[in-house]
Amino acid sequence: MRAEEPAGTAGAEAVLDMRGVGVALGQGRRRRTVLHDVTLRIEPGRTMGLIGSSGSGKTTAGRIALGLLRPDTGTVTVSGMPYSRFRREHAGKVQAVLQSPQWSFNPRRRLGDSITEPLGVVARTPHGPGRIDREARRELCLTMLRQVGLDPAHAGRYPHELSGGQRQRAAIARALITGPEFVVFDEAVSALDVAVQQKVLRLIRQLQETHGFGALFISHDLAATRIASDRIAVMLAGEIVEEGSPADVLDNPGHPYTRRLLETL
Ligand SMILES: Nc1ncnc2c1ncn2[C@@H]1O[C@H](COP(=O)(O)OP(=O)(O)OP(=O)(O)O)[C@@H](O)[C@H]1O
Repeated sequence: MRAEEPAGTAGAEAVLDMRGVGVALGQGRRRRTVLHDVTLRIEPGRTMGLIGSSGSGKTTAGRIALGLLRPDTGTVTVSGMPYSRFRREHAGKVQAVLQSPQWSFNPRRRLGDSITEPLGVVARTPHGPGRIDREARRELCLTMLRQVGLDPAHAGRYPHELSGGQRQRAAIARALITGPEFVVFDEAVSALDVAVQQKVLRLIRQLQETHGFGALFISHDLAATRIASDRIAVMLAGEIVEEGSPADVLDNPGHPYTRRLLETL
């Protein structure tokens, strides 16, 4: 693994620090190790791309990074805190954008209600803003719609009335409305055609500059990962076999698996 720090961020507190993480999944005789000794460190405002063939463990790593799955071994901290404490004190500060927002949006709710839904959770945490009244929620929703390039009128629409790209923008608005420190994008642009993908990727980069969140960008799409990422980690059978800058990993791969992956993906 290439371990050099990205320029200018050495020593910054990581938004996500996974160290030596291992996990086995499945029951009884079908139980098997899915992740082995995975170490990932993501700085504020930076994106770590995670690539690997199907079944290599990327989504499982993402679920651990989101605190949805507890590892059997190793440690995970978010902004220096273990997950249990972070979630209690800072709900909404870790968010996810997944592949198919038509499944994650309630088809019978207007987008404005879905986008502002995470604010309810944040309001109830110790460091949260308290109850956010209807007018303030509406204002925040409009701000987010504007930031992701949607029209205020979209707040009143239903998910099926939007294109795939617009729905993905709405999913990003919902993820960012709580001001997350860390966002997992799991195949977030994979369902979009290439031209829309490029626009959404540029949008994510712009928003990262404004909001400063760190990100884990899980994808099997190398072109998208190159645009999205400051660093790229390569996963093979639950292990990170290589990590480096996009140019290092994609143009000058050090591991034979990465070279094979570049030929096949
Ligand atoms: N709940 C589970 N129980 C048993 N095995 C599981 C479970 N979840 C995932 N796995 C197995 O763990 C391995 C890694 O799965 P994971 O979804 O993390 O891979 P991936 O790299 O994200 O794949 P893809 O690119 O196809 O989404 C796979 O072999 C999968 O079958």
